[in-house]
Amino acid sequence: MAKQPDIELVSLTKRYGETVAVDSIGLRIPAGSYCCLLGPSGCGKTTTLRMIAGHEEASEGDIILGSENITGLPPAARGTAMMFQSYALFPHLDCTDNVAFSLKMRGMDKDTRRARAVDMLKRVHMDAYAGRLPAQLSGGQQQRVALARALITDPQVLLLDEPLSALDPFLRIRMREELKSLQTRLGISFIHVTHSQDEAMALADLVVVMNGGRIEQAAPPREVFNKPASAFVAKFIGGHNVLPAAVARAGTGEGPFVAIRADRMSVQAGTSGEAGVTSLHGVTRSVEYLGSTVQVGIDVTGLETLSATLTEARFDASPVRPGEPVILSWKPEDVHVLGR
Ligand SMILES: Nc1ncnc2c1ncn2[C@@H]1O[C@H](COP(=O)(O)OP(=O)(O)OP(=O)(O)O)[C@@H](O)[C@H]1O
Repeated sequence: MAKQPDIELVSLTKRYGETVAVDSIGLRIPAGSYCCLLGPSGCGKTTTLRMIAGHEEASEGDIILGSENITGLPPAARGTAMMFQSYALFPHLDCTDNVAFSLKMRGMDKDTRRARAVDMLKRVHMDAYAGRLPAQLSGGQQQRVALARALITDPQVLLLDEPLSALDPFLRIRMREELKSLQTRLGISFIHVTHSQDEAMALADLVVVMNGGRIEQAAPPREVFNKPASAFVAKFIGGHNVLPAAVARAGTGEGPFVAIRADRMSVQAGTSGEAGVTSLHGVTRSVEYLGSTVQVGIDVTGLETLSATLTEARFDASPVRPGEPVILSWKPEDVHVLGR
C-alpha cells in the first residue's frame, strides 16, 4: 500500500461576518488515524470538516495533506471524500449506480464502474442488495451504501459528519464497530464529527475537543479522560467532578480548578469527623441505579452538584438515601490539577 499522508491544519480560521466559527486552529492528524472532532453545538466542528473537504473556503490558514497544500483545491482534487447522510442517496438509482455515480462523472465506462461499485458494496457487506433502490433498504443499510459511495474514489482521508446520529441506539453501536473495523482495514484516516462523548471515546485514536471555535485538547481518548486539559474538557467529557483547587486543598498555583473522577469518590453516610484535606460534607441529592454501577448525586454548599459512581457491591456495603447527610472523600493521588 502507498504511504498514507498525515493531515495538518495550520492556523485555520473561518469567519462569517462578525462570527468567528473556527479560530486559528492548529492540528496534526497522523496518517491512518481515526480522529473524532468532538464538542457542543456551534463549536466549529462541521465548519472545520467542511473546510477540509473543500465545501467551505478557509478565511485564513492552510490545510496540508502529506506534502501538498490543498487549501485552494476543489473538493474532487483533494484526495478527501465526504460521507453524506443516507438521505442524500439518489432515490431513483439502485445501490450499484449510487455507488458508481462519481466514477460515471469521471468518465469511467459502465462495466468497469459497476464492477468497482459491486466490489465496494462487498466491503461494506451490501453486495447482496446491489440491485435495490434506497427506499427498499433499512436506515443502517442506507448508511453503508452512503459509505461505499464515499469510498469509491479511493480517498486518502474520509470525512464523516455525524454519520450515526440518525440511527437507533442499537444500530448506532453496530455501525460504530463497523466504521472502526473498516477504517482499520483500509488504513486511511477517518475524520468524524460528533457531539457524543461515548462515540468519540469508542472510535477515536485522536479525540479533538473543540469549544468556541478553538481546540481545547487533542489527545488519545484515555489521556483526554485521565488528564483533561481544562475544566471545560473535564465537564464536557463527563465522569468527573470539577472543584475549585482551594476546596480540594490542592492550590498549587497551577490552575484554579481540579478534576476528580466520579468513580474514584467514596461516599459514607453520616456527619461524624471533620471534613479533611480529601473530604467534604454534603447531602445526598439522588441515587440512580444504572445496572453495574450506582450514581450518587451529592449537594455540597457552595458547589455544583458532585457525583460518585460506585460499583453495586460498594454501594450495597454502605448504602445512602436521598436527603441523608454524607461524607464524600477521595485519595490525594486521584486529584488532577487542571491547566485552566
Ligand atoms: N453559513 C454560515 N453563516 C453564518 N454563520 C455560520 C454559518 N455556518 C456556521 N455558522 C456559525 O459558525 C459557528 C460554528 O458552526 P458549526 O456548524 O461549525 O458548529 P458545530 O460544532 O458543527 O455545531 P453542530 O453540532 O450544531 O452542528 C456557529 O456559531 C454557527 O452559527
